[in-house]
Amino acid sequence: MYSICKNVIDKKKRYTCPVEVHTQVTMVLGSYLISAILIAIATYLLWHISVFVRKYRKWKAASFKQHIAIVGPIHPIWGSLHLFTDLNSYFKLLGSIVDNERPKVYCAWVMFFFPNFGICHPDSAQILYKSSEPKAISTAGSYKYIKDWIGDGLLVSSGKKWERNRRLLTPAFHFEILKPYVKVYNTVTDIFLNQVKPNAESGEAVDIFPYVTLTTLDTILRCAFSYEGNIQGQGSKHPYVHAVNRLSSLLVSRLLQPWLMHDFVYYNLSSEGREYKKCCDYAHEFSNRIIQKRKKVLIEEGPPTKRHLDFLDILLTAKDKNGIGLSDEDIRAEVDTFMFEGHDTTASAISWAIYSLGKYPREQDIVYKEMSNLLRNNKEISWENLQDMPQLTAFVKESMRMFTPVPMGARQLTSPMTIGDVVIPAGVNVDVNQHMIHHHPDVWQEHEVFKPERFLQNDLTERHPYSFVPFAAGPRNCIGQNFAMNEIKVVIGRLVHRYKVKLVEGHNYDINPELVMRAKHGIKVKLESR
Ligand code: HEM
Repeated sequence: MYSICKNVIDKKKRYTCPVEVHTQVTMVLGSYLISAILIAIATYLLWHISVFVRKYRKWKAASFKQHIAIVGPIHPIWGSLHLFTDLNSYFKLLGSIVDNERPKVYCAWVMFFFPNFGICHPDSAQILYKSSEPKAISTAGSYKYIKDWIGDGLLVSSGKKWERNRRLLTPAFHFEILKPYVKVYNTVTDIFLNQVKPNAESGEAVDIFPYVTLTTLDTILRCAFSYEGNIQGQGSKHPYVHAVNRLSSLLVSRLLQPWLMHDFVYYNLSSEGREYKKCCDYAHEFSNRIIQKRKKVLIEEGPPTKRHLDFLDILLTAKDKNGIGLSDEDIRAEVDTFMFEGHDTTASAISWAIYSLGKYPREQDIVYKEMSNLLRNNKEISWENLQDMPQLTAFVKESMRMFTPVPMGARQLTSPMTIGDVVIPAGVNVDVNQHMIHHHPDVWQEHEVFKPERFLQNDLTERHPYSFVPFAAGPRNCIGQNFAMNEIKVVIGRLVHRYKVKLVEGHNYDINPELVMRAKHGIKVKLESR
């Protein structure tokens, strides 16, 4: 600094005014600063380009030389991005490749800078699901983006932390804990059925997804926190409902806008990013407030005697073999994970099951007959009833096969993985395409035909154990799957018992993968009282 100033002053004539000297120094310093910034940007870009080139070479060697199905033709710069405009068209394109080439592994270059592989057959799914490869959180995609909301909870954590927390959380899904929740599902379903009653009376079509989303959010808030705010009545006027709904939509929106990939751009230069941050802060504050309040009650009064144990009770009291429990931050991350994983996925499964009731009236009649025999004059579904409804269970499973609620997951390989005669290099993302596994023509005959009987007892023995994976499989499978199936069965069973579901003209979608992503754009049905 001293030498810069001295140089400037030396170069000046003796009588230079001090203000002028100051201006000159500032200019020289400014130009140094600009050069430093430009060098930093150039280094950053070069580093990214070199990472990209390395990945691209690996991907190219692994894919082209091994003759696997390629989502192509591949452009040298855009990869396969130019072939589809959104997730719907991506799924459509992939569907036609799987139908024609019947691959077990495919590869695509979905996003700029992110070449990846995908798995679409139970044989290859089995290898990846059984491995302990971590979720793909270091690159673009939903896991990375969602971390700011749900923290390092079960869904995204890995290694020792995931192992320990999974062990501590497993008792929260024991059937003794799940049993009293059936009462909660019935209470929440009562409210849902009353919410749609005016439409049933007037004959007006109802867009089912927003109602169902509130129903599943209400359920998870009651089961996780014993929180009984007027969720379904208030809808988005409830600030937490508003925050969670916005977070879910903003996440999907970011996935479809690769230029918002970088956190700096997203949080500083985009209004969506700023809104995401605001909603995250609110959701965290909401969870923290409830956690701190409950902690105090548990210390002062001990475990609850007048109500069922909820997830929060279990999280707060869980201890590992050294007597160490979860930290406050861990508890918040797990609670937020349940909020996210536990409501949107279930809402999608229920909405598509309702659509399926309308679309397949013959199958709806079979389910209705089973429910009338089972319930007779009872309004509510009991824990015992849940084990005694094969037709409804098969119907729900077939609906989840057809319209897979979580269509894809992704892992990032830490070491090369051999799948059949294909070797996938380390460092690459691998999608597990649950939707394509459910529509692979070598696995599911007439995969586009809705046949719940596929899931009835005598058909099960011949099926590959990894062919039906709506809840994933292996050590990272869905911890909440029994919770979800019970909730879905109560809502669908009671809905069909009370109303006949009919499709609305113009909402009879063709059966194709596009449907999977359509849930949020409206699933309209008509309800007729029985
Ligand atoms: C129909 C409803 C549901 C579906 C289709 C579903 C599906 C899935 C899938 C596919 C995964 C694996 C994700 C991946 O590989 O990245 C998963 C994981 C998970 N799910 Fe679910 N889920 C549902 C409901 C629930 C519910 C109700 C809860 C909680 C109350 C829940 C909690 C979780 C958690 C915590 C994980 C991470 C597990 C781990 O990695 O150890 N899910 N779910």
